[in-house]
Amino acid sequence: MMLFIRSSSFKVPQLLRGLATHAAAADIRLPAVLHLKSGQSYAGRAFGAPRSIWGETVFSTSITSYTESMTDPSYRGQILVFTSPMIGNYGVPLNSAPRDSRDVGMILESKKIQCSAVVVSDLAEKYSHYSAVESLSSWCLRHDIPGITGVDTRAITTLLRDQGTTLGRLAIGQEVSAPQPAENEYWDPTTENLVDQVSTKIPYVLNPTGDVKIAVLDFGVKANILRSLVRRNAAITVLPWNFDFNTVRDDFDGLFLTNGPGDPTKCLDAALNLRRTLKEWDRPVFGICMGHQVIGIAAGLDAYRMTFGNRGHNQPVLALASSGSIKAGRVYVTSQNHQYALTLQDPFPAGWEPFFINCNDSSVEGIKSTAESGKKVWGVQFHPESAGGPLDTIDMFSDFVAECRSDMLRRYAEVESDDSTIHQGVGMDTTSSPRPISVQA
Ligand SMILES: NC(=O)CC[C@H](N)C(=O)O
Repeated sequence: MMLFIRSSSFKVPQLLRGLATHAAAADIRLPAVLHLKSGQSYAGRAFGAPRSIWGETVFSTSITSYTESMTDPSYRGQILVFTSPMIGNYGVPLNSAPRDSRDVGMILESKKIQCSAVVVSDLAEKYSHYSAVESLSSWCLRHDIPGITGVDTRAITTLLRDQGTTLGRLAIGQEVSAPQPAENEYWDPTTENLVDQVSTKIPYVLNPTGDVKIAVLDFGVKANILRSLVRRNAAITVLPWNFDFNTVRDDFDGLFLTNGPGDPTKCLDAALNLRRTLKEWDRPVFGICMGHQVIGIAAGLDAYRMTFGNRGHNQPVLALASSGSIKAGRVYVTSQNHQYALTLQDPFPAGWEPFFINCNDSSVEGIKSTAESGKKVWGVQFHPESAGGPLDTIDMFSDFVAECRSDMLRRYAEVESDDSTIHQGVGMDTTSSPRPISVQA
């Protein structure tokens, strides 16, 4: 149940007694202006950190999960405009959980706010939720992230939709009286390798006792992707985005490529390594969002920059092929956050086929290896694990882990039958499993 508690005269119903209802810190005081490189300026009031920032201005149509969106590393460098009129009404939970061998030790998508700033029409100054410990404004202040409220987010969204994602400057306090920055002053985050800024620097392992070993190439992983793999009892080794998986690939039963920020062509090294993997290695591979784009580039497809991208929790995608839990001809509602997409070309590279297509804009939403290719590779532009958003396609994780498991069991059955032929008659024990040893961090 969503609670909208706006006025101080609101009486907390009997039923809700005991739930946290707090007034946010009265830090909505400084003037703020959002400048866009296309020439427009929107005046409002500041909240969060009292500092000015640059970024790429994008909009999300999600009506919930502002905390998960803001901690998604794929939003790195972006000024995030929420189209939902009121943001902050359920506050912010404590973003920490016991870190153990099965969990990354947080409840949101990463440890910190990843976007550069947030733009809202109406910041909820009061919040109410059983798990809330602070307001959106105080969370932003603690993470040194500024926000602006009291601006017409419908007008900004219409503009971004018509002219495309544009660069921005959020000016706070005294800087609001400064003129619009010159065009060449705007900082473009996509000129940087943002993936390198958010990817893990050192490998680490989760759920080491899991029965199937999956390597995760980390382009800026959302924590719920790791949870979705661990919940299916995969032992996962998270590797830096530019780690050459070919050097360790025989230790793993499958490879997963994660989401991540910025331009996928900044990850060409990873795509080249993956091209070799796909040529020489037959085990299952699955990629989400940036991971899907890297798989596509490795397969020989081009990636392009969309006008305004897709960010929201209600993007419909049509399945063009059946695979595992996915049935051709069905429409699935998905959560998305991307600016780039793979080119829909005809014909597709040999051994590949389109898997999903977006019902709104016909962009490529998924690719897969063909049945004839003998490979088991899938990439999806959307987030099956969506946090938040619909879970229509969550079973794709079960499909992938099940494929890794059955592929592994088939290999061991083959090895054991080879062993029993070789050792027949010499009295050796052929029942022990030749399970490979995984790379440990
Ligand atoms: N969520 C993602 O992985 C986004 C991928 C890529 N950065 C894009 O914007 O298209």
